[in-house]
Amino acid sequence: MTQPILQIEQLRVSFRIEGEYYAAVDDVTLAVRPNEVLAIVGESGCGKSALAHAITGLHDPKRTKLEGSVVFAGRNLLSLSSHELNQIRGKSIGMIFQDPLTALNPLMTVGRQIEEGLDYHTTLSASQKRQRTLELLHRVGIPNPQQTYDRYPHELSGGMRQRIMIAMAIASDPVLIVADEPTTALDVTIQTQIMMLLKELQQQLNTGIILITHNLGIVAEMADRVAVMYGGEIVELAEVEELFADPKHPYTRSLLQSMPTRQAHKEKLHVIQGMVPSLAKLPRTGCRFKDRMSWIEASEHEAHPVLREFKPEHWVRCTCYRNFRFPQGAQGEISDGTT
Ligand SMILES: Nc1ncnc2c1ncn2[C@@H]1O[C@H](COP(=O)(O)OP(=O)(O)OP(=O)(O)O)[C@@H](O)[C@H]1O
Repeated sequence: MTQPILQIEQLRVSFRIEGEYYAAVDDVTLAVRPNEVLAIVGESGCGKSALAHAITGLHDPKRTKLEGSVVFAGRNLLSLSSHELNQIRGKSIGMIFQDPLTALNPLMTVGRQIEEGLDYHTTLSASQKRQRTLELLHRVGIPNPQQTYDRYPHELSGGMRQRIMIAMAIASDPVLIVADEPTTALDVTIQTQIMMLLKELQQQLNTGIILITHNLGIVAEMADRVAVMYGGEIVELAEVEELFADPKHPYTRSLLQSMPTRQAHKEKLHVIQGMVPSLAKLPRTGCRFKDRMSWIEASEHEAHPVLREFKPEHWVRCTCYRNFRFPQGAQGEISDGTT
């Protein structure tokens, strides 16, 4: 098997809350392969961004404890100084965030912002940097690169701003891009355009992408493999077609049931109710999802669930998937999928 470009081993990310540390990412082991789009999905609060921030070194060290390892190009990113991280971030690892308006500097033209990354990571001359910036603007589909170069972020639409973020992310030909909810802030047609652009660039540049999203439609279009997170753990990991065709973990099945395209004729859907508990209230022993499926017997869960490869390339946590059924007529079991 080819060497992964990023290897996460037993990663734990804990936040200090009122003097105690609580893990938001708990013992995650995951590899990103060259040129793949690995989607990380799950509801709000299940630890996706905490995982992304551990890879990109964006946690506040005063309030966050990082354990385990995140190995990229032979180095554990968790043990690098901020100076060493800066040399990797924005160069070999590109980043795209949900809200480009907060990620971009409002006081600097977008052209200059793209060039800033080139100042830091290349030895190009001023005119070469300008030329490269114009090429990047063109490459990400900005209609008028020369004029847009001198615009400020607030003068551009949300979709254009996200294209600028993508230009910044690919400026130094990264090996890996971490995209954290890159289209959530955009309207639906623009979302599709941005995702198509990202996929196109990924194929042209042979870049791996970690795509963090709660949008399963985007996952179906973009991803090669999918890791489903719940309560800080990976509960299922599989190739995208396999996951959609044969989801196993009850949480994955519930997430897939909530996809609008699966709502044929608005039939009633079985979707498990409730939400991810807060970090302090998250069960730390046994199946973390058990409290949201009270109709499943305790004996059907594993005492200490682990992620197992039950068939090649398809991993699932806890034995509760084996006899899993949605409840019949029990309180709160059915949603019409509109929420
Ligand atoms: N800096 C922090 N301090 C304390 N708790 C935090 C911090 N950041 C995140 N959390 C908590 O960690 C858990 C995981 O949060 P995270 O943002 O990683 O979830 P997520 O899956 O990315 O959700 P979303 O899609 O809403 O961003 C949540 O319970 C969240 O409240």
